Order: sequence, then C-alpha cells, then structure tokens
Amino acid sequence: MNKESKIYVAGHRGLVGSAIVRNLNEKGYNNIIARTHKELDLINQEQVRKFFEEESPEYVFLAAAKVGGINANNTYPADFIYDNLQIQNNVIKAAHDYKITKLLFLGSTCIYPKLAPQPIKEEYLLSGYLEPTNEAYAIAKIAGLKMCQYFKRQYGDNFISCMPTNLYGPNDNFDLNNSHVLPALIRKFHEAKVNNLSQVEIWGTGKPLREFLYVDDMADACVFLMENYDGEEHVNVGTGQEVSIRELAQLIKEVVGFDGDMMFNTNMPDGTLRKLTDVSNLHRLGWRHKMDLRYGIRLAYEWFREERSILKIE
Ligand SMILES: NC(=O)C1=CN([C@@H]2O[C@H](COP(=O)(O)OP(=O)(O)OC[C@H]3O[C@@H](n4cnc5c(N)ncnc54)[C@H](OP(=O)(O)O)[C@@H]3O)[C@@H](O)[C@H]2O)C=CC1
Ligand SMILES: C[C@H]1O[C@H](OP(=O)(O)OP(=O)(O)OC[C@H]2O[C@@H](n3cnc4c(=O)[nH]c(N)nc43)[C@H](O)[C@@H]2O)[C@@H](O)[C@@H](O)C1=O
Repeated sequence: MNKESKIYVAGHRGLVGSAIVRNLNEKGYNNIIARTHKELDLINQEQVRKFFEEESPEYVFLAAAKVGGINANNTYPADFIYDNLQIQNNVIKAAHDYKITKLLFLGSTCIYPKLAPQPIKEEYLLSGYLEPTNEAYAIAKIAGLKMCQYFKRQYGDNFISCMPTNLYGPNDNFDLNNSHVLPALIRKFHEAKVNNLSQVEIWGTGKPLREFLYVDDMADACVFLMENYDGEEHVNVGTGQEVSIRELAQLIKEVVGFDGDMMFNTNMPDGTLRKLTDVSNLHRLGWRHKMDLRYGIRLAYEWFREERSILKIE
C-alpha cells in the first residue's frame, strides 16, 4: 500500500471504521474513499457492484457490519445472519470481480467454540459448538473468513481476515439495549451518578471473563496487517489479557466516580464464560497492543461526556 493508493473503508462512521480512517490519516495515506449507509447500502448487490465499477478501489477495509452486544445478538438472530452474509458476500465478490489489490475482512472472536481451550488459538475454529447467544452472527463471520480463504486459494486473491476481541472507544454505540458491555456500563454509571441513583444494574452474574481492546489499537493492527500480512489463516487481534465483568464494572464505576452499589441481574444472559484470544501469531508478526484498560476507559468516558449531544441520547 503506498500513500496514494485508493483505499475504501467500509463502515467509516462506525467504531472501528472511523478509527481506521484516523490511523490511515495519521500515517499519511491520502486517497481514502467512503460512503455512508444511506449513500451505499452494502446489502444491495447492484449498488455495491456499481460503486466498485465506478470507483475502482485498490484496498478495502471491510468494517461495515450489523454489530451489537449480547442482547441484540440474542434478540435479532435473523437480522444478524442475513445482513452480515449479504454485506460480506457483496463486498468480497465485487472485490474479486473488479480485481482489487487487497481486502481485509473483520470477523470476531465469537467464531470460536463456546468451550474452546483457553487462550484460543486460530486453529481451534470449527472444533466444537458455538455460544448460542451469538451463533447467527458467528456463522456469518465464519462464512466471511472462509470466503476470503477460498478466494485466495482458488483465484489467488489477496483477501485476509482478522478476528478482533471485544472493542471500545470513540464512536461506540451507547444504546442501553443493543450495545456491548463497556459502553453500556459507562452510560449506566454516568447516568446513575448524575441522577444520584443508589445502584446500577449489571447484566448476568458478573463472572464471565472478557478481553477489551481500545479501538485505536485495533485500527493500528488492521493497517499493520494490510501492510504486512498476506497469509491464508485468519489472525486473532486482542490483548491476551482478561477481566471479569464484575472487575470491569468496578473499574468503570471508579473512572466515572459513582459511589453507589452494583446489582447483578441474573435474569439476563452471561453468554460465553471465557474467550481469551491467543495473540502469539500477531505478536510474531510484530504487532502488540499499547493501551492500558483503565486509561482506555478514561478516554472512552471523556469522549462519551463530550460527544453525548450527537448520540441522540438524553
Ligand atoms: N465492536 C466490537 O466490540 C467488535 C466489532 N467487531 C467487528 O468489527 C467491525 C466493525 O464493528 P463496529 O465498528 O463495532 O460496528 P459499528 O456498528 O460501530 O459500525 C458498523 C458500520 O457499518 C455500517 N453499516 C451497517 N450496515 C450497513 C449496510 N447495509 N450498508 C452500509 N453500511 C452499513 C454502519 O452504518 P450505520 O450505522 O449507518 O448503519 C456503521 O457505520 C464489524 O465487522 C464487527 O463485526 C468484531 C469484534 C468486536
Ligand atoms: C464482541 C462480542 O460481543 C458479543 O458478545 P459478548 O461479549 O457476550 O457481549 P457484551 O459485550 O454485550 O456482554 C459481555 C458480558 O457483559 C455482561 N453485561 C453486564 N452488564 C451489561 C450491559 O449493561 N450491557 C451488555 N451488553 N452486557 C452487559 C453480559 O451479560 C455479558 O456477560 C457478541 O454477541 C458479539 O457481538 C461479539 O463478537
């Protein structure tokens, strides 16, 4: 990739896509193209093919997807499988037909078996059944990474994939029903503090373990892989460090400065109990994360306080 290469970032207004654009800008890439969902619906094959024909991008970061936390995945499985299969099929096939130079597909660590040995190596894919709360999304993501592999194998297309752990940072989704745990808890603790509430509800038992990667680290890994990796195997992207949901909630409570109680609602699902990524392949390639979790939460909370007016929430 050179500084003038024409780079299409799909999903450039989302959490990851916006961070990829920031990272590319910082590194001096100056020919980035993007379309909003309204301008280009990636579910529509005709629109996608027209866009590739007219724009001829050379590099594609596929960071557009239907994304959500445990409750959204559990409630709307049909939308999660359909939208994601359509988006990735359309973009990957157009990338092949219009002969782009390279594509990076973003999956998720939820592709791995629910009971996979920990930490999870890339090779554990398809060795057991999936976590039910996000099975639909995971099946779409597995199809996406396999499609990249098979197009590489059969046609020599340079399509690579990475599997990020749970992400957070600026431009996250802070919706209380549909978001991931970290942004949801930032909002819940903030609103409890501002409204002098005595307690905050945390879903589940607080026992599941999760790994959190700041989105600017994620974007840096994406650009690093685009610049340095051409392999057929997908690559895990994470920190290799985990915390329990209870510990995470405690950390956010401290950063926000809420001094009430935490109440665990065990009527809500825990999801998978552990999904720690083995990041040794990424480390061997020469990339490591930088952001410390407490500091990352502080930055995410600052962003939330400054930008809440554009989030269409109270
Ligand atoms: N967030 C996380 O913790 C994780 C994310 N990932 C993966 O990273 C990638 C990026 O996720 P993230 O940035 O968090 O998600 P976001 O929801 O923040 O962003 C997704 C983007 O895709 C766009 N989009 C969705 N549907 C369409 C469509 N039909 N046509 C055009 N654009 C569309 C959205 O636009 P609009 O909002 O206008 O619909 C949005 O800009 C995804 O592949 C996701 O699966 C993987 C692991 C963890
Ligand atoms: C990235 C990954 O994200 C999803 O998987 P997940 O990690 O299970 O998602 P989550 O962030 O929503 O929850 C993590 C944990 O946290 C608990 N939890 C507590 N309190 C709140 C809460 O207030 N909101 C949410 N959402 N969760 C809460 C919650 O009960 C669970 O135990 C996938 O569906 C899929 O999209 C995917 O790939």
